[in-house]
Amino acid sequence: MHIPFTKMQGAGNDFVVLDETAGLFGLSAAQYRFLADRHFGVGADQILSVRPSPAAGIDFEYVIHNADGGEVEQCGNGARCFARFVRDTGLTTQDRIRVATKSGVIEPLLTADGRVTVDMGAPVFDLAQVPFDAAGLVPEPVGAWQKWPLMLDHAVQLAPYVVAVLSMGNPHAVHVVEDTEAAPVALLGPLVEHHPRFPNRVNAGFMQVLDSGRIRLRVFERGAGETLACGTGACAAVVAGIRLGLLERQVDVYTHGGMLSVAWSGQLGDPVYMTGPATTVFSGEITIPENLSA
Ligand SMILES: N[C@@H](CCC[C@H](N)C(=O)O)C(=O)O
Repeated sequence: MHIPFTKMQGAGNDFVVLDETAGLFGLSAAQYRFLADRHFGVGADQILSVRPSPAAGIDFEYVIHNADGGEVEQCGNGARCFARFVRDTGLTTQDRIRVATKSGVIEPLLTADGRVTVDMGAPVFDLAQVPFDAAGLVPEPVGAWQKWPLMLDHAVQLAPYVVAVLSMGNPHAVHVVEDTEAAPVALLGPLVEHHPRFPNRVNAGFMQVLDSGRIRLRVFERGAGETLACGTGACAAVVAGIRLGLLERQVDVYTHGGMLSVAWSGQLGDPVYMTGPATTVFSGEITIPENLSA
């Protein structure tokens, strides 16, 4: 099977974008993994599929697969690239787009400076919805909120590992560090991602507060490993920082791939707004092997 694709990136978080508005390609998890493979395929952190929406008032459906082939609920950097893609390919002429994802409707807006601002919806703090199993754990109260102690592997746990837990449509565990560059992200990231208290696994954020309006952030993403930036991870870190009393309502998030601006009022139920770049890298066509094993 030959399929056309577009390679995009948002703050270095990279994507293969598939236009399925004229018909679904019907790819398997193994075929998504093949597309994401940096040696045998195109290479990407996530695969984004653009599909038509049958729902009134919704412009498109946005389907996201991680590099490991699993479908996920949300992707912030992808949302900006999605908006840039549908606009640049003429699938829409609108600046503001309503897009259905697995975890609800989000609204990207193409701005005059070439960036994209996305209304990512409201953060979710209900632990069952994250989901996070806190049974038997004693929370550490901080600010108007709390952090949760996680027991990691005794051999590598050098200090207490406490996380703020929330969902931006997808699950996040945010850990505050002194210095993101010294944080053992490759060592601890997989242990947090697969921690049994997160039944659907989790994205592990490592946040350094520079001052109340600026953070550094590294994220070990569920199903993709450490990426150069994670949009939902940036939103989750800023929301966590605000609720923990560390951050103001408008924060610049410095990642290895670039800067994202995140704003949240601090009011429960209010949406989070994320602004950042979205760039097309190249387009092409790839032959997908039909006989990949699951
Ligand atoms: N890179 C993304 C998040 C992609 C999904 C994530 N790995 C998950 O499994 O939830 C972003 O920019 O938000």
